[in-house]
Amino acid sequence: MKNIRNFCIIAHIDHGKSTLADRLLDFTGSVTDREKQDQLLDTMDLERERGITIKSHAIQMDYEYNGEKYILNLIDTPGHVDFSYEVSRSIAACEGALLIVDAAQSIQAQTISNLYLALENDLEIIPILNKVDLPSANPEEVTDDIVDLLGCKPEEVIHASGKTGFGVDKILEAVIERIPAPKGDPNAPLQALIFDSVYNTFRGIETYFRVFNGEIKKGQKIKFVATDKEYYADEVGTLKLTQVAKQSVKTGDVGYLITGIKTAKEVKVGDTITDFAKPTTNIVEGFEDVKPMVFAGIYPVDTEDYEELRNSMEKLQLNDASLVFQPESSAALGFGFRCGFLGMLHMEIIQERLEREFDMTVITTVPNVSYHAYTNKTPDEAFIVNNPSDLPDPSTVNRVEEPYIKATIITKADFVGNVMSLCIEKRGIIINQTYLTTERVELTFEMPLAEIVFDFYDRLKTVSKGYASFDYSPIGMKTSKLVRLDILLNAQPVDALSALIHADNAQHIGKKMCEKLKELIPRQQFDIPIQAAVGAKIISRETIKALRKDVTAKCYGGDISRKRKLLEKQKKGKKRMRQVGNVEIPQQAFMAVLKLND
Ligand SMILES: Nc1nc2c(ncn2[C@@H]2O[C@H](COP(=O)(O)OP(=O)(O)OP(=O)(O)O)[C@@H](O)[C@H]2O)c(=O)[nH]1
Repeated sequence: MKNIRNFCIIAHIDHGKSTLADRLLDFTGSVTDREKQDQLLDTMDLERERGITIKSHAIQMDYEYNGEKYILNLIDTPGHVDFSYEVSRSIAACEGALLIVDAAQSIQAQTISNLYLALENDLEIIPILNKVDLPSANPEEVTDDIVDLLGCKPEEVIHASGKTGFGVDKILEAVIERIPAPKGDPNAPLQALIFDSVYNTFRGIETYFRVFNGEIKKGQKIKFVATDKEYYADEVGTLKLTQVAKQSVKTGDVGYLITGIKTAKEVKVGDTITDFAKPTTNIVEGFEDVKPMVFAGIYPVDTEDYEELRNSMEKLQLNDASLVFQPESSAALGFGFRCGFLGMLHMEIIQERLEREFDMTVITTVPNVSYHAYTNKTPDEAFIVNNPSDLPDPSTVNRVEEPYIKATIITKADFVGNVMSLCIEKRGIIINQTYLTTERVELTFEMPLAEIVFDFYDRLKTVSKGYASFDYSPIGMKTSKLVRLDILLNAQPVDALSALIHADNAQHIGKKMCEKLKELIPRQQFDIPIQAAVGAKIISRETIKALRKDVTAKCYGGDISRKRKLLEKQKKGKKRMRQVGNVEIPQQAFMAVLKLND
């Protein structure tokens, strides 16, 4: 046990965690040349393509240092705010953390929020100045920033490059020298913490855990404390690039467990595994509950695919417990699901995975947050509104509350003005402004979460020319003047296009929505009026003029196969359309409200 080190890597997004992890694996000889590829731990195709880490990964490395053999368990974590819950899980399974800071970009919003998480869990922090090979690197200044943030000595900051491999030996030395060995009693009853689970089609759920006390043996009868379920440990082992089955996994170590569990719901991340006959009295603490922040409807394009969509979502949920969904129906779209996501990126990922891994074509409706509505009849009882169309009749509503967040933005001094105007436009209230250095400013705002959902990231990037980083945490509900904006196509309300917005913005957004929809909905054989309404009041109107597009008109040659090809092509184009009444609506139209400024 004294030669085990458990550590994670934390950083702001794109500061080079996954690349550095690859170098550590190379250097310790944990991968053969044949297995080598970039971002080795990002196993999902989607992760590789987007260059982001979505799920946590764990891997064990063997390393010899000063003549002694060490086992190093590395847990790679995602950097995007949507996935901060993954970070918190992994952190609780470690004794130390490598805090990576990009030598060109310095400390960013998530560097700080992840650092706080690590400090709360008493982790030993090893600061790493990464990407020193970059021509734009600014090692002296960024080292000063790190020293200021951590209160450490400049010589404790390790200079490294994930690209060239520079400094990797120093990092491994620091992991062994500075991070404490795990503590725990090998003879105590089993106490292990679940920090992740993965669904495998052939083997069911694989549970990843860290043993704090005792050991977990193959064949042992075990119990999951929170879910109060018993299992036999059919297979246990450690996590090299592939799984290595063992007779037991001992105190301090990280490993996997296969018990033939088929549904993800039985495995709760943060739960404690213990021995059935001799249960532990300690429960591992320190976990956040995963709460969805953004909701949207997901509907099959073809109504017949509803059951298949349900199956696909259930399977997705097996390896992404943070996805929640329940059936809902929409007058416009038929049967589908109201889904809860961690954030906008998570939503995009789910949609993409449904399409890639399950070959589903889906329509996603405008995302919204979760509101609390209070009616005059029951002014003390909150009615949860996860879908704008569930908002009770305005005349009976006493008040509506919406979730607020504390937003932290770090930007350059030059862009403070721009960032402020954006945040104020988004109903933000400035709480604090601190100069981290003469160049870099930290701004803190209180803002409605709903405003972040609507095109905030893109706008922030534009107004700061990319020099702003952003992080947020929920601070509770506040009363707001909210109204439901309805859209009528051909005089028929389309519930899937409704959105809850602030009353002061209704006129403006209603007008823009109509204009945007006019652009997005293809002309059809008849005029289509588009109207925006609040309650019974129409606040804006546009008309899509009739047109008949005869795609075969060009095929004067009369070659039937050519004609068929064109019709096929047209059919494909229609795939993502949805017939509502007699109007065909393309997918983009359902997200129109998000793109009003494009
Ligand atoms: N020049 C240089 N580029 C680097 C270095 N390390 C990483 N990069 C590049 O920086 C980008 C981000 O690297 P990743 O390792 O994917 O970053 P990450 O922090 O794992 O990102 P997330 O997993 O999304 O949080 C990639 O384009 C890398 O090629 C480095 O040391 N030097």
